[in-house]
Amino acid sequence: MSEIRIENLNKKIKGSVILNDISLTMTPGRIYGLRGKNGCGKTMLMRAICGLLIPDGGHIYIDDEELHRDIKFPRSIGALIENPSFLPQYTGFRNLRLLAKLMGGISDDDVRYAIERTGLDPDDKRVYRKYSLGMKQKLGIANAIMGEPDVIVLDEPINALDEESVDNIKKELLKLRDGGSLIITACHDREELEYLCDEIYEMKDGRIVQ
Ligand SMILES: Nc1ncnc2c1ncn2[C@@H]1O[C@H](COP(=O)(O)OP(=O)(O)OP(=O)(O)O)[C@@H](O)[C@H]1O
Repeated sequence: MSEIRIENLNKKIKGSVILNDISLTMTPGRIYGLRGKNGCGKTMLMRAICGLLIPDGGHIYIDDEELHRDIKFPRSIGALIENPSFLPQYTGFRNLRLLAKLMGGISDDDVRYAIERTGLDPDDKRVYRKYSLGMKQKLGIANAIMGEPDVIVLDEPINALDEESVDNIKKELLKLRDGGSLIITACHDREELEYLCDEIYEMKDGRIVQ
């Protein structure tokens, strides 16, 4: 289980302030929601937590290890940010198994279970390029949750899903939270966030305002 501590995080890109003095602490077994208008910095904050954005100033600690000083990436993290790049000619299962092998420590059964949890069929013979938008999103979620990582980051994970699928994903995320995962998600739908999240941060112009 991991705690995330962010201290005075700042990032500018080409002179524009993208993240502005962000400080917060996130603890295991909780779901955190990020809300705010398009372009307020939700994705950038999530990328920073994943180790994919190098800050200009400030610190991100995962437990007692600092990103970019002690570790490059959090040790146990799964993420769905923007469009995941899966191989179009492989099935969903084959795509995830390949990634699981690269990550290490995730068995074929873990991969199957993660796919099933999203409502997809791990034995589906269709290749990824024939997946619908919702199926692609579910596979992205399966990729993020396989092996039940300590930290799960999901950027707008449900925008392409039907109501039944949304309910199912929410149920699975609550189970993962109860198992000790720290989950961070961004979503435009206030009601969805309020139902799911233990804490919601409102962002504006790269700042946490509430
Ligand atoms: N590659 C980039 N180069 C320069 N600026 C960028 C880049 N990617 C994003 N930005 C800028 O960073 C700011 C924050 O973007 P971010 O993607 O984090 O917003 P967001 O809150 O996730 O928005 P949305 O709700 O539309 O997903 C925006 O002003 C955006 O224009």
